[in-house]
This record gives sequence, C-alpha cells and structure tokens, in this order.
Amino acid sequence: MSIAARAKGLTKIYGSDSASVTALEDVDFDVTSGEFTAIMGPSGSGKSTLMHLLAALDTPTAGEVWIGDTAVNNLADTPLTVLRRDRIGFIFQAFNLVPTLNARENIVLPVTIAGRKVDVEWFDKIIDVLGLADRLTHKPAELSGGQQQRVACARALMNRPDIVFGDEPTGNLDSRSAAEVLGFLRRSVDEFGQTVVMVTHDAHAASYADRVVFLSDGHIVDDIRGADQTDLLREVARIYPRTDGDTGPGRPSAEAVYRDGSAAPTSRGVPADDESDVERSGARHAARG
Ligand SMILES: Nc1ncnc2c1ncn2[C@@H]1O[C@H](COP(=O)(O)OP(=O)(O)OP(=O)(O)O)[C@@H](O)[C@H]1O
Repeated sequence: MSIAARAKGLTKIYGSDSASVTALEDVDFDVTSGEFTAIMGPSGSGKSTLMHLLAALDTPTAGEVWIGDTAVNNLADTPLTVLRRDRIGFIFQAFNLVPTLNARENIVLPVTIAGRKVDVEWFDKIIDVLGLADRLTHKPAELSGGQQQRVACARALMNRPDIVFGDEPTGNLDSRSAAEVLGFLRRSVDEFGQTVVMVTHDAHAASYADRVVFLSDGHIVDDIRGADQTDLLREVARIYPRTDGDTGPGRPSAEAVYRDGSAAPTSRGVPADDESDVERSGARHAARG
C-alpha cells in the first residue's frame, strides 16, 4: 500500500489577529494510492482548505504536504507548476472548461500545454468510458452540465495524474449526471488504478468512495472504509447531531450537512431507485476483489 499524498501537522489560519480563522489545525492525513477517498463535513469544517493544501493550490500556515515523495512546501514556482500540471488532476464544481475550445481541445489541454503528444489510445479509452465520442466538437455552451463535467473528468485524467482531486464535482449536477460522474470516478479507480480524493457534503456521493474522512472544526473526527449510504448517514447523524438554534460563531453547522441532502437520501434529487446502496457497494467490493 503506497501513499499518494501525505499531510503532516497541517494548520491553516486565514487572516490575522482578531479576524483570524483557524480552518485546519494540526491535521495528519495520508491518501492511499489506488483508492477513492471522500472528505465529508459541514460547511466551514475545512474540507476545501484541506483539499487545496493537499493539491498544492495553497500553502499551509504550518505543517507539510507531500505528493508521493515530493515535499511540496518548499518547491519553487516552476517545479510547483509542473507538479500541478503533470501529477494532479482537478475537477471543480463549476466545471472550469475553456469556453472558446471544443470538448476535444479542452480534454487535451493539459497535454498540449505540457508540449507533449496526445496518447491517442488513452484518449480513446477515456472518451469511450465517459461516452463523449459524439460530443468532441461541441463547445462547453453546447453541452449539458453533466456532459461538461464528463469533459472535465476526461481532462483531469488525460495526463495520467498521481491524484485526481474533485471539489464537490457533482454539486451542480442532477442525480442522473451525478451518478454518471461518480460512476466514472469509481471506474477510474477500479479499472485504471487512479487515486481520487473528493470533497462532498453528500452521503450518496461519498458512498462511491472506499474511504470517507469526516471533518469538524478543522479536525479529522472520523475515518471509515467500505461504508454504504446508510452507514454514512448514521455517521453524519452521530458526528454532527442536529443542534437547532446552536449554530453560533465557531460552531460548524450540522444543518449544512443535513440541508445538502446527506441525511435525506431522496432530498437532493437522489432517487431511491437510481442505484441501490447494495448494488453500488456490491460493485465496489467486487471490483476490489
Ligand atoms: N480565503 C479565506 N479567508 C478567510 N477565511 C476563509 C477563507 N477560506 C476559508 N475560510 C474559512 O475557513 C473555514 C474553512 O473553510 P473551508 O472552505 O475549508 O470549509 P468547507 O468545509 O470546504 O466549507 P464549504 O462546504 O462551505 O465549502 C471557514 O470558517 C471559512 O469561512
């Protein structure tokens, strides 16, 4: 079992003096290679901060981050840019495609920026799995949200990165498109050996992962494997109990987790008949052998 990314003693404080916010405090976290890890927690618990630090998009106040064996903290600008370009893939909630480029051009952008030749076999494989073959000449505005996010998934994998980071990648999608994107991330782990780290509010989305890490108030408070949606909802209710009226400053709002559908499996357009937990976790465990 190798480590794709490691955080040690990670602390992030935004602002200074009385206006400062401690978003993460002394967090240790290893991302295992070839695994799908989800990071859950209420709004403000530090999920995006942890992901951005792990993905070398931001610098910590204290602590260290490694991508594989590379210590990220002290990298100069150029090797840091190369590391982000070649070893990390990103999928954002807002897709972040280049509007003037068509789907094919968006997908191969990381390769063309790096001045390399497109690996046609790999490109075709990804496009086939994502069902994008008949959309390659379309610009983002001519694609549905789900298709745009599938293009973003293809772009994230194009360089065969060490890790793909997804920040609420299904946050803007309907349930069917979300299931397609999550199913693809799952397949990328099972079939391509990809390492995926995804931030989500949503227990349904997190149930596609092998491992779910729960954050609260800038700390990791739980870390479980092989959980289905029911298990995750139980964990959410246990870790973030409803505290109606108790959402004062400094307290992460459990409501955010609930409001976003994590405690209500059918509320965020996640149809009960969409794909049962049993089927999905069965597929996950079968794929893992
Ligand atoms: N650039 C910033 N400046 C000041 N405070 C920030 C900044 N970014 C995040 N924070 C604060 O740090 C804490 C953690 O934020 P973070 O975005 O990591 O949480 P999150 O769990 O991802 O929340 P959400 O689910 O709402 O995106 C919050 O209190 C947030 O207000």
